[in-house]
Amino acid sequence: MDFLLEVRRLKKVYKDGTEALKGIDLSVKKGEFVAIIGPSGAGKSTLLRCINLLVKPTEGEVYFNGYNILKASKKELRNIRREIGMIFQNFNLIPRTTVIDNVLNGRLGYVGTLRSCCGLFSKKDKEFAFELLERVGLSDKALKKVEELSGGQQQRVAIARALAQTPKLILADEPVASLDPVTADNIMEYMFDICKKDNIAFVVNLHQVEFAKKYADRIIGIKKGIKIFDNVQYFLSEDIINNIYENEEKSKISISNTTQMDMKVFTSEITY
Ligand SMILES: Nc1ncnc2c1ncn2[C@@H]1O[C@H](COP(=O)(O)OP(=O)(O)OP(=O)(O)O)[C@@H](O)[C@H]1O
Repeated sequence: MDFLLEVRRLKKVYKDGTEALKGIDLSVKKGEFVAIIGPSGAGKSTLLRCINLLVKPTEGEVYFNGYNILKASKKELRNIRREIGMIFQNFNLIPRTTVIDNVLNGRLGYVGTLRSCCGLFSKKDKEFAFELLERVGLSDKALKKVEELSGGQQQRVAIARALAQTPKLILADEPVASLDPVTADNIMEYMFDICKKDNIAFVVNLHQVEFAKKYADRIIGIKKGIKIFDNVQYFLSEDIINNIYENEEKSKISISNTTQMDMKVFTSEITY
């Protein structure tokens, strides 16, 4: 089985000594929708940031589309990065700029430095950006400034910007955490629909277990930098959820007593 993304024994120790990731393995297939759940501080954001090198891993390997990202040349890395879109909790758009210009920013990896500095995009790029806005139901907002849009609309602009990169993988870090439940569900639906129709893999950090269960092909549970669950939602029992989210004191007991054993149990049913 060829995976689009393979993460092996990934470790991250921050400068202050915090061990955010303690040897994570994970694989993602083309067009797969994977949710990552875990309590605050578990290492979810660090994991996504290590995958696209916003954060430099301390140890381990990350393979994307067959390339070892950590050993890629500058040119290879540029090509890899444009095939990995990012979606953030706070949208990371340019608020005082128009919606269409924000979407066009997703094309920056494909235009030359001079043209990108001047914001000179081809007619084809502009048409593509409009098509993407149509797809996320925002073609009528193309010339509005982003700051005039609601949170849900801004996240749809961010989705369109990620799609403008024509990515193979989209990493979404808490994409619905700052939205009301109905809008959040709507954004999840957009992402899932795009994943399946365009065969783009999604790795989505989520606080809401119910969204992970509703949309993800596979759920990964992380706790204290260790993967303790990796399976389809059917196997995510209440006990496992409690284990992932249990309080600090209890988790110390369970980590020291059962980590290796539980990992085997929780991941033994994976079928690709
Ligand atoms: N730049 C940093 N320097 C030092 N420690 C950091 C840094 N960024 C994150 N950490 C620590 O690494 C651990 C994992 O943090 P991370 O943000 O990856 O967790 P998370 O699961 O995404 O949490 P949340 O759901 O609250 O966003 C935490 O203990 C956090 O305090």
